Amino acid sequence: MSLAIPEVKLHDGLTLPVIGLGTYKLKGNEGVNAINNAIDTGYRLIDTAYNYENEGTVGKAIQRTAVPREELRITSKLPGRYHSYDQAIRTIQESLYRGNLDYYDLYLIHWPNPKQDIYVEAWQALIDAKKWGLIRSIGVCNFLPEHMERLEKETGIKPSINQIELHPFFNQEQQRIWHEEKNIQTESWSPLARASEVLQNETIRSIADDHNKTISQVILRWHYQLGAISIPKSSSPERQLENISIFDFSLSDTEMGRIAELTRPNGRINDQDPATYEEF
Ligand SMILES: NC(=O)C1=CN([C@@H]2O[C@H](COP(=O)(O)OP(=O)(O)OC[C@H]3O[C@@H](n4cnc5c(N)ncnc54)[C@H](OP(=O)(O)O)[C@@H]3O)[C@@H](O)[C@H]2O)C=CC1
Ligand SMILES: O=C(O)C(=O)[C@@H](O)[C@H](O)C(=O)CO
Repeated sequence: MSLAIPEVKLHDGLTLPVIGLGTYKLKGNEGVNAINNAIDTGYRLIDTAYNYENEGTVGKAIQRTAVPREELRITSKLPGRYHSYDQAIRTIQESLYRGNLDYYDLYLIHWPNPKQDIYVEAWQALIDAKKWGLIRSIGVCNFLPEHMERLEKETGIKPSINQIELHPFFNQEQQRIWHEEKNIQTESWSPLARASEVLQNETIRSIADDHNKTISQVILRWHYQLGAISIPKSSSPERQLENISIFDFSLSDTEMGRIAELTRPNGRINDQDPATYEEF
C-alpha cells in the first residue's frame, strides 16, 4: 500500500512532502531495505547527513527503487568540521559521490558551531553549489534567529528551511513564529523525541484514544498542524506506515493547546543548545 503525502512549497519554489523518513542509524543492507520499504509505502523525502555515514545506503535505495529520481527529495548535511569554503565545496562533492547522485534536493549546514564562527563561509559554499546545480535548495539546521540574520545580511540569501529539535516536550514556539515571519520552513528533527517517555504520555494517550489513533500518530499530526515538516525515523514497515497514516483525522484547537502545555524549558533530548553546543 502506498499513501500520498501532502506537500509544501519553500520560498525558493522547491516542493517537499510534509513527512519524510529520518535515517539516523539506518545503515547497510538493513538500512537499504528499510528505506526501500518506506519509498514503497509512500515516503518521498529522505533525510541523511554526511555524519550519519549512510549517504551510500540512501543512494543504494534510490538506485533500487522504481520511483523516478525527480519524484524523490533527498536531503544531506554539511558537518561542522568542514565549514571553511574549500572544505565545504569538497564535502558537498563527496556527499554526492557517496550517494552516487548528480544532485541533492536539499543540503543543510548541520550545526552553526558559533564558537568556530565560520558558518557564513559554509553558507557561501552552499550558495555557489546551488548555482552550479549540485543542490536544488539550501538551508540550515539548529540555527538561531541571530545566525540566520547574519547569513542574510552577509550574503543576501536566507535559508529555505531550518531543521530543529521539535517535539511535544520542546515545542520551540518562539522560533517557529520567527520562521513564519521570515517565510523559512520549519522542519522537526526527533519529532517523536526519539521514542522517549513522550510515547507514554497520558495526555497524548487520551487524545489518541478519542481519535482511535496511536500516540505517535497524534504527535505527527500535531507537527503537521503546526506547519512543520517532520522526519520520523523508523526501521519497521508497520511503524513507517503508521507514521504517515495521519491525514484522515484532525486535532481540535483545544487538543493542540493541551499538547502545547507539555513543553518544558529543559525539554531537549540531549541538552544540545545551538547557542553553545558544537558538533564536528
Ligand atoms: N539536524 C539535526 O541536528 C538532527 C537531525 N535528525 C534527523 O531527524 C530524524 C528523526 O529523529 P530521530 O532522532 O531518529 O528520532 P525520532 O523522533 O524519529 O524517533 C525514532 C525512534 O522512534 C521509534 N519509532 C518510530 N516510529 C514509531 C512509532 N510509530 N511507534 C513507536 N516507536 C516509533 C524508532 O524505532 P524503530 O526504528 O524501531 O521504529 C526510533 O527508535 C533522524 O533520523 C535524522 O534524520 C535527528 C537528530 C538531529
Ligand atoms: O543526528 C543528528 O543529526 C545530530 O546532529 C546528532 O547530534 C544527534 O542529535 C545525536 O544524537 C548525537 O548524539
